[in-house]
This record gives sequence, C-alpha cells and structure tokens, in this order.
Amino acid sequence: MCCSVSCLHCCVLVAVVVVVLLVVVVTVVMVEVVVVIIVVVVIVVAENGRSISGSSRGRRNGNSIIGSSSSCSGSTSSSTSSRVVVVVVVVVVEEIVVVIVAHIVVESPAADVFQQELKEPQGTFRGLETDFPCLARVKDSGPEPAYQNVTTGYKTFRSDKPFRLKLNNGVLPQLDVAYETWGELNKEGSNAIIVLAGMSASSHARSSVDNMRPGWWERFVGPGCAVDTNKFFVICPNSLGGCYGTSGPSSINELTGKPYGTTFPIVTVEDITNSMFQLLDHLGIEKLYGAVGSSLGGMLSLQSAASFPDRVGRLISISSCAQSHPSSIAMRYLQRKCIMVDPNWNKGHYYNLAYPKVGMKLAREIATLTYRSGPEWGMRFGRGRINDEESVSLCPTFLIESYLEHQGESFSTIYDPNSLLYLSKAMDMYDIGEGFDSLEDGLSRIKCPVMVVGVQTDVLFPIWQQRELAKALQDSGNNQVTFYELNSIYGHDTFLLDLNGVGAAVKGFLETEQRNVGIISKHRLKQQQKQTQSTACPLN
Ligand SMILES: N[C@@H](CCO)C(=O)O
Repeated sequence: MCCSVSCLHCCVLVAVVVVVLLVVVVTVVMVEVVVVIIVVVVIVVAENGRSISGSSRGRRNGNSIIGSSSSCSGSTSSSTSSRVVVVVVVVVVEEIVVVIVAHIVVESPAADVFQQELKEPQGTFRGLETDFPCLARVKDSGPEPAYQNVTTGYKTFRSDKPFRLKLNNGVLPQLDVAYETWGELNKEGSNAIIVLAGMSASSHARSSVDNMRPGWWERFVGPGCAVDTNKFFVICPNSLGGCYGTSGPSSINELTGKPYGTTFPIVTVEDITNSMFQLLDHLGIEKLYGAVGSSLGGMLSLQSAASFPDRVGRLISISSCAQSHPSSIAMRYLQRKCIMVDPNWNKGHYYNLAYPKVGMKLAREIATLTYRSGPEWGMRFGRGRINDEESVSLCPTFLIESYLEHQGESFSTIYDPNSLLYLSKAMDMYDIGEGFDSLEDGLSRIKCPVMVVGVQTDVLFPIWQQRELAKALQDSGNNQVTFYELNSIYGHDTFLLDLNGVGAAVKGFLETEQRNVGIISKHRLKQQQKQTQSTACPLN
C-alpha cells in the first residue's frame, strides 16, 4: 500500500492517529511502572513500621506478648507479600493488555502506511506491484450482438448417407444439420429465404416458442421486418463444422464413440453449401426466393448461387467476399495460432479434459479488433479510463482494454475452439475463382440478381473489396448487381447492429422486383429506409 497524491490527506490523518496512540501507550506503561513501585514501597514501609512497633511492645510485656508478637509478626509478613503479589499481578496483566493493544496498533496496515511514508517520502519509486489484479471491468456502453450457447430449440435434419467433402477425400458417415424456421412456406414453395450466419452464430437468428431468447438477427427477421416473416418462410441453418447442433469437431464420431476433435475432415465453403442444400431437399424446397448472408454467410450465399444457379432467385452478400484476401487470412491465422499454442488445446483433443480457455479468450480479443472499428471505439470509450483513481500499472488502464478483455472472456466458453479453427480455415480457403481462369469466370456462374453491401469502417472485409466484388460480378456479365456502401461506425459487425442501413437495404432488395439497376443510388436507399421505418418491425 502506498499513499498517492490523491490521498495525501488520508495519509496525514492516519499518521496523526498512529502517533497519538503510541504516545498514549508509552505514557500508560510508564505511569503503571511508577505506580507499582510507589505502591510496593508504601506497603513495605507501612508493614515494617507496624512490625517494629509490635516487637518493642512485646519486649516490655513478657513472654505472652513475645509469643503473640511472634505469631503476629509471621501473619503480617505473609499478608504484606500477598498484597505485593496481588498488586504486581494486577499491574502485570494491565501491562500485557496495553502491550497487546500497542502491538495491534503498530502492526496495523494504517501504521504500515505511516511507517512507509516516514521511510520513503511521497513520490519515492518502490517498484511496481506484481500481483496484477487485472479484472474485466467494462462498462456496458454500446450495442453487442446476441450470441448464445444454443443447445435446444432447433430441429435437426439427419442424413445417413455418407457426406463427401471437397478436400483430402474427407467423408462423414452421416450428416446432421441443425436449423430453425419462421413464417410459413406457401403452397407453391416459392417464398423460402435462407439466412446464412457469420462464423460464431447459431441457427437461432430470432426468438421462437422453442427458444425465447433473442437471436443474433432478432430485429432483422420477423413480422414486418427486413426479412419479413409475414411474407417469407425463413430458414436459418447452423454451419457444418460449427458447434450448435450441426456436425462438427465436437460431434461424436460413431466409429470411436468419442468427439472427432481434429480428426474431423477439413471443411470448405462449398461443403457447407452442399450440406445446406441437402437440408433444403429434406424440407422440399426446390428453389429459394433468396439467400441472404453476411461474412461467412455472404460467402455461402455467393456459393449457393454459383453451385446451384437454378435454385437461388436472388442473393445478398453483406460484408463478405468471393476470394479471401491475405490481410483477412492474416487476421484469422493469428486467432487460430492463439488457440493452437495453448497447451490445453492438446492438438484438438481437449473434450472432457482441461479447456484451452486462455488461447480461446485471446483469439476472441483479436477477432474483436477485426469486427469493430476505431471510429466506434473513439465515440464509445475515447481515452476513458477504467478507474480514474487507480495508479497506472501494467494492468489494463483504458476502457477499450477492458472491453476487449470482456469480449474475450464472455465468448471464450460459449463456442468450441475447434469450430473456430475449422470455420476460419474454411473462410481463408474460399476462392470462387478456384478452378476457373479468373475470379470473373467463377462469378459468371451466378445468374440471379445480387446485392453487395459493404461498410466503410470494416477492416476485415474492407470497402474496396466490396466495390471490387460488385464490379467483378458486373464484369462477369451480371447486369443485375446492386451495391450499397454504408458509413456505419460498427465496422464488420454493422450487419448485426445497423438496422437502419442494413435492414433497409435488405428489405428493399428482397421486396422490389429486380431489374437491371446497376449501382444503386443513395436516393433509392433513403427511400427504402423510409419504407422500412414505416413497417411494423421495430427499428432501433
Ligand atoms: N461478430 C461476428 C463477425 C463475423 O461474422 C462473429 O463473431 O461471427
């Protein structure tokens, strides 16, 4: 403990109290000693006086008196000693009590402060504290996506046919795909929209009677919302390789009776797309009205239209790409590395053993850097400190630090680290031009109207990449490409948070007959925002 400038007054007060107590203790001890000496001397002198006068009377009055004097002299001496003993005992007990009290005062933390201050005046450097009481102390001051560990409330499609994957001759003896639906499929089966999630999300896009908790797109999907469940039958599947009900590394391998861990086959965006179309087959949906996806989901929507051009009516890709850029791969590589160097990761076999929490937490902190933006943090936290009163140490000082720590902590135990490895790898590997002469050739398989939405503050899928995607789609021969550039502050996570921008664009594109619109004007987005705001779906 040390006195900082801010608590100088408290130090002075503590010092005064300690000095006064010490003076009182020393004075009491000294007085007690003097008193005991005086009392003993008085008793001894008084008794001696009585004994002297008694013996002179005995000598005058004969034997009887001598005999009486003799017996009397013995009783006086013993009573004197016992009085002295009683006085000494009482005083010694008192002294002990006083010494104990003095000891408590001198050893108290308050006295420690004082002694330290006496030895080392204000401002003396004594070395940093090394106990690092770093705690996640974040003020909940901004919007966050609703991610949950979803274990119930979804349906599961199971295929018992072997599911073949693109790489390494991978095969799964059976396939599970978890999914949730909202709205009604019409008689023609023509109003189905598949909503494709980002990496961390589950099938729980919106609350339902089976799971009342808010979904990750709660305000975007629903009656009157951007994806209007009064008009559309909405399906949200969990991705292959994930951990919320669909086959993934935490699933049990029926051959061994144990979780696959890293024996699970490598997964690609094409594989995830194929698994989702098996689900659509199972649901009897021949052709989707639309595929709407963000981030990994945007890759899936592009791939759906490329792999199954006759089965996708229109597609939306938000903050995504058709070919992962080295800068995004680098950001995901670091996250994977954090997990894989955690000794508890144990080459992916940690189920029922120690959990690689440290690596997972750090991975999510890095991921958060790529999901949000400097402008948002500037507005939300500025250079605000966690505790203005606290002296500066190597622990987090600024609110942004404790925000990252909080994000890492809260996500680290609701998502399977192996799923993060598999799905982030799938994103790295994505290249719609692979096997074709160019990206445009790969994109030319997409025949339906496309809307590309990008965000100016996205560092993971930067806005220039979105412009390039829209242009490459046009250059591939598609003359039904719409491009929106949003200036939201929420970076890559804008698709989860900005209902006015993203919601309006999505609703407009889904509910407008598609023509050869080319690059859409800002004027049209404003019109669509007004349209969206006038609907029953609650905005912000
Ligand atoms: N915050 C999102 C961003 C990537 O889509 C996630 O964690 O999945």
